[in-house]
Amino acid sequence: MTTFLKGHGTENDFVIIPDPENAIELPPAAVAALCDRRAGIGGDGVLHVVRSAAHPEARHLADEAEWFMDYRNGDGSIAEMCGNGVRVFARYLQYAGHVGEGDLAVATRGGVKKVHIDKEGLVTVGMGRATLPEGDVTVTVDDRSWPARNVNMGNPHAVAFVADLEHAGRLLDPPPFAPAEAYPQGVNVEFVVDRGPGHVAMRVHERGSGETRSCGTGACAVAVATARRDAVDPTVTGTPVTYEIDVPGGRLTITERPDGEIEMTGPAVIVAQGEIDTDWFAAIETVNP
Ligand SMILES: N[C@@H](CCC[C@H](N)C(=O)O)C(=O)O
Repeated sequence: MTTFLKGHGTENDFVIIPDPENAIELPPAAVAALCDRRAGIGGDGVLHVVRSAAHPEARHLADEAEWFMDYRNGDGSIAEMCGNGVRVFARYLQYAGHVGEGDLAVATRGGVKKVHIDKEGLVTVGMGRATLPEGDVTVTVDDRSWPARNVNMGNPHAVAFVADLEHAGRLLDPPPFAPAEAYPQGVNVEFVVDRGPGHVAMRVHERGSGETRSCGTGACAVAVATARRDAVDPTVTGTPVTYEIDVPGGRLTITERPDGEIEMTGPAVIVAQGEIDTDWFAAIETVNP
């Protein structure tokens, strides 16, 4: 039997697979089956919880961070980072008794992230710095197109400011973007409207997962794109800037500091724990080796 848990951060939901010694094979088909909302457990992605020392991609980080977040998108693809995922990952480590409240470090494909779990259930993550590659990008939905800001948070984002979040449509498919060379590995697309000073709302279509109810790296990208649109740059002014970002699943608070480091704060919840049926899991791997 393989244990799983289910958790979410602002309703970006994950199947959590604890596997300290990295003994469980997770081919893309197994991840997609676990994330299937009708035939599986259901989730936007999988958080595979592995000791850094036991994973070839994280062994070199084992002295800095005991645990590695081996994150997978719902379609089985691998992504560099997942901001909501890191918060839920930390909450799982606390739930399982591996860590207590306070500070910890989590290894990710995007480097080691510093995390703080507070008494009220909120989790803050040091998300690193954004980079803003030059070049015009256009995002299209149906008969509307918008210029988008290219923001990299370890993973790629295209941030488009729109008049109405409904203009993003049903977001059943990845929104087309141009030029194609802008995102050779695909992109997460955020649609943003202003709500007031330091306050915006967004929807997101995630690479590898479809429309989700929140995206942590996306919220960071939106905060930076909004600041630059408004000619605000903490690395120039020396004054931190904070945005409240409303997502369909709740609210995230994003602060960009004068050194360019971005902090994200939001909730992280464990909702269930169970056992995956051995025969069902084995059959997926047999059919899709
Ligand atoms: N939901 C995540 C982002 C997950 C990765 C993304 N889909 C990608 O492929 O880059 C978040 O909270 O950041």
